[in-house]
Amino acid sequence: MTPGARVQAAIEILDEILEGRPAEQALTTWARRSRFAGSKDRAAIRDHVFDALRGRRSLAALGGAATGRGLMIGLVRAQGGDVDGLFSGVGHAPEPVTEAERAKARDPAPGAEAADIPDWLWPRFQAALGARAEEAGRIMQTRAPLHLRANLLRTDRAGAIAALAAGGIKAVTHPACETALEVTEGARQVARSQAYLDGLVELQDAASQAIVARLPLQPGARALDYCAGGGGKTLALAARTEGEVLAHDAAPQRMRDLPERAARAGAKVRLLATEGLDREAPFDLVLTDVPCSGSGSWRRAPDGKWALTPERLAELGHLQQAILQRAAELVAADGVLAYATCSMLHDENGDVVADFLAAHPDWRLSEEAHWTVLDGTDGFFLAVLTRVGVK
Ligand SMILES: C[S@@+](CC[C@H](N)C(=O)[O-])C[C@H]1O[C@@H](n2cnc3c(N)ncnc32)[C@H](O)[C@@H]1O
Repeated sequence: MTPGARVQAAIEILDEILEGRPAEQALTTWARRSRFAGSKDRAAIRDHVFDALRGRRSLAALGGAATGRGLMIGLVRAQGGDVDGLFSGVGHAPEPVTEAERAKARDPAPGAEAADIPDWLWPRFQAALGARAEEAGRIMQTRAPLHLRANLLRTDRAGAIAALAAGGIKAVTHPACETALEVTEGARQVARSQAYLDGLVELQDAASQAIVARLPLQPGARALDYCAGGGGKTLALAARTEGEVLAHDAAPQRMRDLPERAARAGAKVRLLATEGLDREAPFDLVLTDVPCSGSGSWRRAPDGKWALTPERLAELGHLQQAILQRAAELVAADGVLAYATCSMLHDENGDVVADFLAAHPDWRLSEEAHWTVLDGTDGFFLAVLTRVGVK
């Protein structure tokens, strides 16, 4: 496909997404009906679509319309590309930009529009990121870095870097924690590399790793990952305890790949159904990596930024509170309850913890940490809670 034809394909996919179709679904459907597209075409089109979605608001201003075509005109302009060369109308390229379209194009207004944050969310975003809110918003217009966790059950960080290098992948250490690596070359090869297939590295954001690294864990501790999902943190926990970790999720199908991932990583993980929780309790540590807005990882899943509403945020707050309360019942008297989100918003972080502590005077906050996109990671939050009187 020509570069112009790729832009036209991205326009069509974006129009479907703007009508409400999930991004992944729109991309897959397009790929199925476009067998002529090779893997490089599909990758380039995917990049266009995600770049446009991250900057949906500012690019609509720059491109003169909140349509697939407007976003792509805006994107090419923002990236300093040749708009008239790509919008040539030749072959499968989009039609040339009209005078009317040119007249509507303008620079995004400073603040929420330039930062690509919905207006209702902007005060909350500012409350969380302070004077650097616009800078953080602009970082979120760009692609997220690819981070790996060196699996200490199989190797160390230097060993992981060397094994990746043998497969043509360049990675450097990331300061977030002792296991974190950032891939600087060959990102698309990682999932096929021997280092990955042998379980030496896992795909995991550096701050997500740092959360697990910060947990107070004694060797041999009995740990439960209460919201295990795909098991990214379960595996990191197992690498730290070097013992068995129990994994639970209200939607157990989300953990379906976990046994295979654990085998590859050499980690001892046992899946636990909801009915078995009380039988297995108490635990020395219960981690609740709760469902949230995902505001810390909107670079990877940008539709979430535009789909979030005040009502959904409030609903999430209730769910987060309910999970924390239930998980607290499973913690041993001298154990630890850890609350984590991949959000940067106070509503889902400090506010939830404060409400929990107000309703549970027997618990106290023993440690709190947060990471934002300004740290070169996804945004994450961690609160470590212990019972009053426990060191
Ligand atoms: C943020 S994701 C977990 C990501 C995972 N810990 C990781 O690192 O890959 C949140 C998970 O919580 C689960 N969940 C939702 N409601 C829950 C509940 N009431 N109890 C336990 N898990 C729940 C969801 O199914 C989802 O898999």
